[in-house]
Amino acid sequence: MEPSTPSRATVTQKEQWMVETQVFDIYNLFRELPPNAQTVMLEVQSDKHMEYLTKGLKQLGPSFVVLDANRPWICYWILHSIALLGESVDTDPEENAIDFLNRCQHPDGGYGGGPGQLPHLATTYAAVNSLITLGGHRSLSSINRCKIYAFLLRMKHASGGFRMHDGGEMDVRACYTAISVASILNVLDYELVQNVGNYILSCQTYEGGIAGEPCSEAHGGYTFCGLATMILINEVNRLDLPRLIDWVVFRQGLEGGFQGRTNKLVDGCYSFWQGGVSALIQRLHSIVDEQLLPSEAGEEDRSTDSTRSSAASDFCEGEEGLEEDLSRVDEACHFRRAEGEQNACDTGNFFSTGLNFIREHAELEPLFNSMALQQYILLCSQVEGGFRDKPGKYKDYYHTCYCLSGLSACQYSWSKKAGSQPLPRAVLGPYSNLLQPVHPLFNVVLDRFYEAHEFFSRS
Ligand SMILES: CC(C)=CCC/C(C)=C/CC/C(C)=C/COP(=O)(O)OP(=O)(O)O
Ligand SMILES: [Zn+2]
Repeated sequence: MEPSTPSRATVTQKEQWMVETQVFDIYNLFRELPPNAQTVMLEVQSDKHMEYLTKGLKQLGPSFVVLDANRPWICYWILHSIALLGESVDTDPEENAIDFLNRCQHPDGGYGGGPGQLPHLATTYAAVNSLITLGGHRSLSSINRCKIYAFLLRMKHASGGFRMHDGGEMDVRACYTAISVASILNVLDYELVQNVGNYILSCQTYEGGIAGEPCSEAHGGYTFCGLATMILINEVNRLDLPRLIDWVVFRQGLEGGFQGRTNKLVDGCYSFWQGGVSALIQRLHSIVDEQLLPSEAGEEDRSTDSTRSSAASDFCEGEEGLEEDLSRVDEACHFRRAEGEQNACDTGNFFSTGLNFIREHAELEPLFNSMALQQYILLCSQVEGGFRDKPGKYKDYYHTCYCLSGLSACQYSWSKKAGSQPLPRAVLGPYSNLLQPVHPLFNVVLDRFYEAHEFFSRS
């Protein structure tokens, strides 16, 4: 496709033109190189990435005094990137990270963006995933699950959704971070789950993707969050999966990368948000098949599904009249139990959902062109030590984490059994590019998920 000339273009088209030409310039340059130089360009530069990541980790040491509100995120992006590269963290930075995150843990539950800050669902998710990624007894036992449960209940809204923080916004991200944390820590119960499905359902748009809030635009980040949440609460069959698939397959651009929403530019971080959606759907074959080949009665049920339409209209009318039920904010801790005893509160089958899901074979093929996405990540997002959104942008830890997570999703996208060694032809570039596999519901490295699952099943 010929990009339009900037002189005739609007400002947005100009931006698109510049980006496209830079990406296609990179590809043209690449094609002209001799094969050995091409191989070098396609290498994951692990040593350089490790230099960049370990430098970032040092900032978390005792002298780290920057006053920003996303330090658990920085921990997660760095630690998860290191884990994806199959590397480990030295003892000192590991101890520092555990101590630092412990200082972010609020006395009333949850983690804030820094020591002494109010707890927030996003930083709670980042802190919990960081500690799970570090693994080991000291790290996992530093998480106060009873207090986290109390915090999650306080954030729960009567309508079913969650607020990001006390008095904060309610959206699909809040549902995912709350449910993901509760599930992996084995504190997910029916009280937390109640009506979450209705809320997520009300956010699936006419395009098929999921928006951040009812009546908004479908977006890759929220589609991942909404889909993963529906799986974790065992209600994914309520989403219109064929329509969701239809939406996500058209989000991969000519550049090879994914865009987050219709008519927007591709960006390396969506390699995971959209690539992760594909990884999830590949394990939902039986539900997708059921929805694609419905019985006549089933077809009718789905098109006039009263739970879908009433949920959507309830939420679109706004939050008015949805009273907060503060009586549910019960601080009683019922998750610590002696070995062999049942939980006082019935957590149902929710804890096994994450494990059962990953044991299920991925019977569907990837919903995207894995080679094209790997090409975008390696040639256009990878820079010396780190990854970026697109050519012309600077690298950062967020894009490093999600480009690597997306690359891992690509490499294992043809593996039916979770974590089984992919064939060389599934991995673009040298086979030494192969990263660690992740659990796509939580985005933690698979081994660490198993360790955490075992740890929280008995503690
Ligand atoms: C676990 C967790 C907290 C998940 C967050 C998921 C996520 C990435 C949501 C996306 C948020 C959003 C609306 C970005 C649009 O930004 P933009 O307008 O700058 O980008 P765009 O042009 O690519 O849409
Ligand atoms: Zn991005």
